[in-house]
Amino acid sequence: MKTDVFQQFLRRVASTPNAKAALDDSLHKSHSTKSTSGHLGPYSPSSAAARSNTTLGSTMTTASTATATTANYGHSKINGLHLNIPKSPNGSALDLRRVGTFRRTYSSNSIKKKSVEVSPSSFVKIRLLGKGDVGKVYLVRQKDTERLYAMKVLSKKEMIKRNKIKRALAEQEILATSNHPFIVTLYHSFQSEDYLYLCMEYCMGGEFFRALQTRPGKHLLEEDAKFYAAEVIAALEYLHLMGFIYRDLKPENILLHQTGHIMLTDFDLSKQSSPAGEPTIVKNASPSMPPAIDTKSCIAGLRTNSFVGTEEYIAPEVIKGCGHTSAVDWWTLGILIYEMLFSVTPFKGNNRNQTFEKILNIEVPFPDHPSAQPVSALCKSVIRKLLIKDDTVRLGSKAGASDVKAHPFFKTTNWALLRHLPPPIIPQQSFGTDAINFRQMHESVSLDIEGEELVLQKPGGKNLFANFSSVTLHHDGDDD
Ligand SMILES: Nc1ncnc2c1ncn2[C@@H]1O[C@H](COP(=O)(O)OP(=O)(O)OP(=O)(O)O)[C@@H](O)[C@H]1O
Repeated sequence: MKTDVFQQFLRRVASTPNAKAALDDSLHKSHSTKSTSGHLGPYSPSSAAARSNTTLGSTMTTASTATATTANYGHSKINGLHLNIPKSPNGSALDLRRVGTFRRTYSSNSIKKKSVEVSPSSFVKIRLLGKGDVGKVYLVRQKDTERLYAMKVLSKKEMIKRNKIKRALAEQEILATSNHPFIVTLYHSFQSEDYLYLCMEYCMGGEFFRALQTRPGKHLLEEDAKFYAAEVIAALEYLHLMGFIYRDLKPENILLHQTGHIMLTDFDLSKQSSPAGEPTIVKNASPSMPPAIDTKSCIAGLRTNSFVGTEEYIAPEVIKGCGHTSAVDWWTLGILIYEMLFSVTPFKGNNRNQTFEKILNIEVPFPDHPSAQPVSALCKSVIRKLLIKDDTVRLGSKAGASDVKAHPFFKTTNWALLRHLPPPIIPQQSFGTDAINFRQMHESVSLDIEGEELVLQKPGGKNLFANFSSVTLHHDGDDD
């Protein structure tokens, strides 16, 4: 968390008498994660169920606020769907505070940004790890270092066709700016004539979603779900502090590092508040608790209106199209905890329309059949509070992550030492090529990475990808 934003924050709170205790937890976390275990660096050889995974995007038009608030509880057409929605008390408050674009400077000690030191021909493809709609992710080996990486290769043609350039730029920006143990590390980004490349840390444990499928009953025990929820909260807290809303939390976007700790990936739906707001301090209700960081204030200026997310994880305010904030991430956390415990999401319907109606109208149903795993009242309470439909009263809506962390469900969570606790699922060690928890990908791997040549800025002409930074990032703890 040694970013310019965070450093400004440190300077400011240093002069605030009560604030130091609030920072200790975060600093401890930040330092401890870098010291003994080191950065979760690139995997080096030395050291299959599927569900519909459609991410909704800009192909659907956003609803007009007027349509969404015509009745207290009535039939409305939103995003092309006919839905019964309750009237939002402040549905008319379409707040699109937008500020000029801003590119972050890299004043941090922990990430050193250099001009790119590799090209497509520096890597050899080993196998296909995953596919998205504009790109593919390959396990690759860097020729000179023998290190393994996950290389996301995005087709410029597809991005132009599907209007996804901005998303790829945002993803690069977020990955290049982030330095957190639970967020996938970016090592290089570059482009060729036809492709953009993101060379990331290889998460050998594969998709968390796949790992869940291998558990008895395809679900986790409450304590184990709490562990993963805590790691996700730590990652979201960091992203919010940096001014990003993640917007696409789901088990498919959580990868497992070889140690079993989680790593969030896939930031193409994330939204940046530019510039990130100033973090502030919130006093805890209980005098025995230290003051905490208000991460909500870092993105308080960001309310966005795009219709994005994944069907079963989408928040009510996104469906209603009346603008959404970082509170969407706390909604998706509620769905994730539920899915980890019960192996289904709470509002799943027979089709998209029915799912959306349930998201908008029904209270979270807890399974009561004899085979359902029993969960504690505190666990139900945190899920219910995260799944409050009104995003202005939802858990996390006041002071962000600090609210969620303070819920009694997490009373036993040692936030400072999360990274040092043994994860419930430890991926079997492999030598990379026989990786587990990945979908079966049937594709012969061509060596076209080697055939592509690096493209830097082309003089003249309109380069739609000119803002895609070609960089090599050096992280503290890397041994080269
Ligand atoms: N760092 C990584 N280590 C290991 N596997 C990865 C890594 N990044 C991505 N993958 C694999 O590739 C898949 C697709 O990655 P990702 O979701 O980032 O691609 P995408 O093109 O953005 O997909 P989408 O269309 O869902 O946004 C992941 O589900 C995962 O299986």
